[in-house]
Amino acid sequence: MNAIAVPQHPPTRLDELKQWVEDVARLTRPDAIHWCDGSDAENAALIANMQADGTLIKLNEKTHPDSWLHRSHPDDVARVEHLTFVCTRHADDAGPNNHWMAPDEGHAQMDALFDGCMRGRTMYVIPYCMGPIDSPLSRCGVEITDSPYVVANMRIMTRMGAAALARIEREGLAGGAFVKGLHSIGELDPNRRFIMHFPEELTIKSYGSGYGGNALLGKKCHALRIASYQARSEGWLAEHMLILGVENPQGETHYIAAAFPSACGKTNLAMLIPPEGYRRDGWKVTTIGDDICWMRPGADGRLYAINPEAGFFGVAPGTSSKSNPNALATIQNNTIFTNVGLTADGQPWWEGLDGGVPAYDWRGHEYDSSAPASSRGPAAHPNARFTVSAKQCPSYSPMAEHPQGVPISAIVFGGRRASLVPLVFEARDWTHGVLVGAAMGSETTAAATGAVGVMRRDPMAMKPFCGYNFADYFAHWLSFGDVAGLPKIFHVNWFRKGDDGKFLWPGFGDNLRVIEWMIARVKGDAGAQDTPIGALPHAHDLNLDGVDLGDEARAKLFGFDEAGWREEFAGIGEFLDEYGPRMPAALKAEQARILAELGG
Ligand SMILES: Nc1nc2c(ncn2[C@@H]2O[C@H](COP(=O)(O)OP(=O)(O)OP(=O)(O)O)[C@@H](O)[C@H]2O)c(=O)[nH]1
Ligand SMILES: O=C([O-])CC(=O)C(=O)O
Ligand SMILES: [Mn+2]
Repeated sequence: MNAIAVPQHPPTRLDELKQWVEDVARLTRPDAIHWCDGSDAENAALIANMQADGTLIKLNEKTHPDSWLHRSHPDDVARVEHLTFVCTRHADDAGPNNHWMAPDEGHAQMDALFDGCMRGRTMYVIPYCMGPIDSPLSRCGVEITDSPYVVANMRIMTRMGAAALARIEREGLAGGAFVKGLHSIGELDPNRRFIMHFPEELTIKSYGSGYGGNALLGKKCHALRIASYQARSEGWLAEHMLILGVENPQGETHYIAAAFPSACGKTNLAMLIPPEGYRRDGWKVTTIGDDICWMRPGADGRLYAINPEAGFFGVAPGTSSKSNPNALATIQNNTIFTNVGLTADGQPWWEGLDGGVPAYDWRGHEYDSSAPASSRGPAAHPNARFTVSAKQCPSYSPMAEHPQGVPISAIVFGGRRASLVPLVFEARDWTHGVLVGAAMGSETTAAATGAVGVMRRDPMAMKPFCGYNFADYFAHWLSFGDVAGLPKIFHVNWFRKGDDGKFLWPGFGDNLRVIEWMIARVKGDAGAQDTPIGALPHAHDLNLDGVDLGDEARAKLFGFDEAGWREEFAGIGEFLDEYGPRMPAALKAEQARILAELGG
């Protein structure tokens, strides 16, 4: 048996951290323990090791300097919602929206998996800070992992290393807490894989997966599941939202936060490039964040938001110079690609990329692009991702580093809905807006394992990420309702389809036309028609200069289908009822009021 590799002088003064690292080492039995300082030298050494053992493949240095391809285990390519648990003392506190296990049982099951699992491996201790290192809105954690790939990704996605450790120690010595995340790739066996959260203990245990959302514990596990739980008791919001800044020709900037489910357009909207005419007129869009938003009311009653992340873990397929030129520019160097295809000259490739021919698919098998499309499948996995520092993004806003965050003017909810849901509508008030978020539906995507394209309720895009009972979560949202200065709430759908199955709205840069309307509504100077579901613009309320929409598109994007909505609202009522008496009465009353207006 290996000696327990606890260094004589662990580099921390914080007893709680020292003790936890020792306990984990005693359980997992690594050959060595490495405390990450986040330095360039440390990163270079880790990368060199991973290149040597094949974990990373060097990409073409001329076209993609300092960039790498990682091929995951083929069974480990997405989040695993069926294996993800929230372990609260009372099952009701996790709610019907989560898989639940009693904490004792969860720990026992996980500790059995972790027992001795790091033998022959190095254990890395990663102190990290979610959010700007000097922001009062930021929160810290420590991830312990046996995966150097996780270390390299956490270094991009969070503020990781010495500065984070200093903050953790300062806060810890003053009685503050940090989130403890324990991760091992284990054997990458899908039958021995669990992602467990213990929100009451600020603890995460993740075993058996190396995939981003399961293994980079700062992201979904901490910044959403644990943080949403913390935010509830501390009076703030932790949300699955992008944040963008929109500067109009008058030089005013409005910040907008938008919640879309996984692979439904957050990264794309966050990096939007205005259409030609808008650029000429002086519109500018800047990026604060593309996936997670932490918001808290300021002294003036407005919500102030930070992006807790430092990088983007974005969907590669579909990213092109046409759809998202900012993302493409961001990932030209210093990027880790996971599960993309590869060209003969060592460039990353995915479906939708302009140009290039894949010679290998994401598994590393030779790829014959001339074979019939039906027989060859995609070269990149549909959930192939890039990991890259936000600082490389041409549209990244300096305000993203601001410790006080940015004031939010509008909150946008949106899903992938082929039918019924119009391009945009505005909620009547905060309570109605919370219902709009709670009632969100979307067709499933490749970001999680399971069937794709199935419509499911995904309230506020948080179905996979809310660390507590949705009924309590909606009540928490409603509790903000008497704060003056709150943002207006909207709903959008970029994914409405015509009878031919094609998207009716051009999307991407043209989404700015919808945002322009929202900002005008915030300022009180844009038209709309009132309907039971909210205020809907007429086509002429939006600037559609240069957009060619046919009659079908106009009718469906700006139309209101009363019978369809009556059915939808009946379904929303059933959904709310699944939560029993815990569901806030105000939300049910709002649903009943609208259903009645719809004639139901
Ligand atoms: N039709 C259409 N497709 C879009 C639009 N915006 C994004 N998409 C597509 O939606 C897919 C996912 O977009 P992303 O921006 O990566 O989604 P995301 O919400 O950031 O995803 P996560 O990282 O999983 O949270 C890509 O294939 C995009 O090309 C749009 O406005 N219209
Ligand atoms: O969590 C992940 O792996 C990627 C992501 O952003 C999502 O699925 O929403
Ligand atoms: Mn996401």
